[in-house]
Amino acid sequence: MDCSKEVEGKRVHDPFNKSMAMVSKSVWVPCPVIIGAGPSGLATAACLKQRGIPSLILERANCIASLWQLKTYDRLRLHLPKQFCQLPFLPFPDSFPTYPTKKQFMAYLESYKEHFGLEPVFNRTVVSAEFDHRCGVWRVKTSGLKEEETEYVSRFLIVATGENADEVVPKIDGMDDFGGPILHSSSYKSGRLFRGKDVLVVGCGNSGMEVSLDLCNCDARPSLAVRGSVHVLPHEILGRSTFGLSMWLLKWFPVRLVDLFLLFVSRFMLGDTEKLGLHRPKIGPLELKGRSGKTPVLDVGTLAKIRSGHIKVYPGIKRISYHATEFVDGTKENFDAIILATGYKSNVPQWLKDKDLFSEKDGMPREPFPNGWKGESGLYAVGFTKRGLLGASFDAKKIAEDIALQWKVYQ
Ligand SMILES: Cc1cc2nc3c(=O)[nH]c(=O)nc-3n(C[C@H](O)[C@H](O)[C@H](O)COP(=O)(O)OP(=O)(O)OC[C@H]3O[C@@H](n4cnc5c(N)ncnc54)[C@H](O)[C@@H]3O)c2cc1C
Ligand SMILES: NC(=O)C1=CN([C@@H]2O[C@H](COP(=O)(O)OP(=O)(O)OC[C@H]3O[C@@H](n4cnc5c(N)ncnc54)[C@H](OP(=O)(O)O)[C@@H]3O)[C@@H](O)[C@H]2O)C=CC1
Ligand SMILES: O=C(O)C(=O)Cc1c[nH]c2ccccc12
Repeated sequence: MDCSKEVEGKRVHDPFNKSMAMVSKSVWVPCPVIIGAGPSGLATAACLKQRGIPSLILERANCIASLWQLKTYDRLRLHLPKQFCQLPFLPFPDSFPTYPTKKQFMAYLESYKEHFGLEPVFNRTVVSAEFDHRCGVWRVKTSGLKEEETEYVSRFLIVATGENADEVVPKIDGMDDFGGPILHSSSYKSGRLFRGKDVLVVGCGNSGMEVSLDLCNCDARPSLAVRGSVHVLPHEILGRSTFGLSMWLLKWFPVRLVDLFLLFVSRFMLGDTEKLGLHRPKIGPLELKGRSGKTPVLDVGTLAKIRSGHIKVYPGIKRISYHATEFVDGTKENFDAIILATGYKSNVPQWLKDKDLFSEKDGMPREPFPNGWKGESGLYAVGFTKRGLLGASFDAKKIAEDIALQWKVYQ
């Protein structure tokens, strides 16, 4: 429901202002404003709706779940079994496989939106959000397609812009001189474009590992540049998802013991990854995920390709030139293209004026999970738990519960 239509005020800019031709609107929204129509924003709107509370979703893209629709590669599937990725109140269809494809996940999100009657307002990029202490409301400024500005005014503000809002694009010495294309993994769709080419993939998170595998399957010649350490785990153990098994074990055993088990099984199933140039962090995979948010790689076939020599592994990059890339160990190689699978970051510090709930440094809540969802003065955060879709569902339910307690008083 677009509850902003109920009360709408228009004001024309000062005619002497440089934005003379621009008409800006100020809209009073008598319900929570949610920024972002990804899984987190949709889940929160649905949880509110279940409690009879409408909301207004503002989305910068022209579709829901823009990360999934516009910024992911074709071969993407959920890494975790579907029961860990479904949003509140609507399970995945039984007909879906354990690991739904990107297309299936998008179909699920579209049906989720329809089921709860959610109508995000698209092409609204939030450029600033500030609490007006005098009036006790949030003032959310957006820019639209034609540069027109709209201010939405609400008592509650829910940030659902995601941990992956902006690409991390590192500055590598000499990269402007490179003779071929350099693209981020968010622009990579398929290896078909790179058939017969030597491609350097920078970064060995889940994206870098899967892009390398996809390149290999499309008859390109990929190499991986790995500057740090990484935990690679088998995707499944004895026919059960490694993630699901880990969650089950964590109910009974401490995280360090579960990590020891995972490392033992990984060694048995995948061999010594050190020998392949993939060094393991000193801290175990689940403890590291909990402490820093760094997701272990769930191997879907990349290690076998590295072992067979179809994917080469290099250390970090020292510098790039027109013809060659030099690595920190002094090796030099020629590549036709470079793919930066260097991850993502939150964009919250760019537009949220409040500095209490979110850290300015990384745009993530200052309080770790499970306490990062609530700020002061009606401000909330959903989907910043470093726990994927499962974490987003947790936040969404908490937020709806909290707003419902205030809603009756507020009405
Ligand atoms: C390749 C890839 C695969 C993944 N696979 C899994 C998986 O299998 N399982 C899992 O649990 N997690 C996975 N994740 C993690 C991912 O974070 C979640 O799946 C999910 O997308 C998080 O949802 P979200 O709504 O919090 O963020 P997003 O999906 O990023 O949605 C945020 C929305 O906010 C919008 N937005 C951002 N800034 C603004 C602004 N200023 N104004 C207005 N709108 C804005 C964006 O356009 C976007 O539509 C994956 C991530 C990636 C990159
Ligand atoms: N099917 C699925 O479920 C998939 C899920 N995902 C998820 O999406 C999220 C994002 O993943 P991903 O895109 O892989 O990003 P990640 O942040 O997980 O990985 C980024 C990688 O890039 C490296 N890197 C960063 N900066 C530089 C630099 N300046 N020079 C060299 N290397 C650099 C990092 O190394 P270092 O560690 O040293 O910083 C790391 O290896 C994760 O949560 C991931 O699990 C992604 C793909 C598939
Ligand atoms: O894919 C992601 O980014 C996720 O956050 C999913 C995820 C959450 N916790 C994990 C632990 C091990 C592997 C994947 C995940």
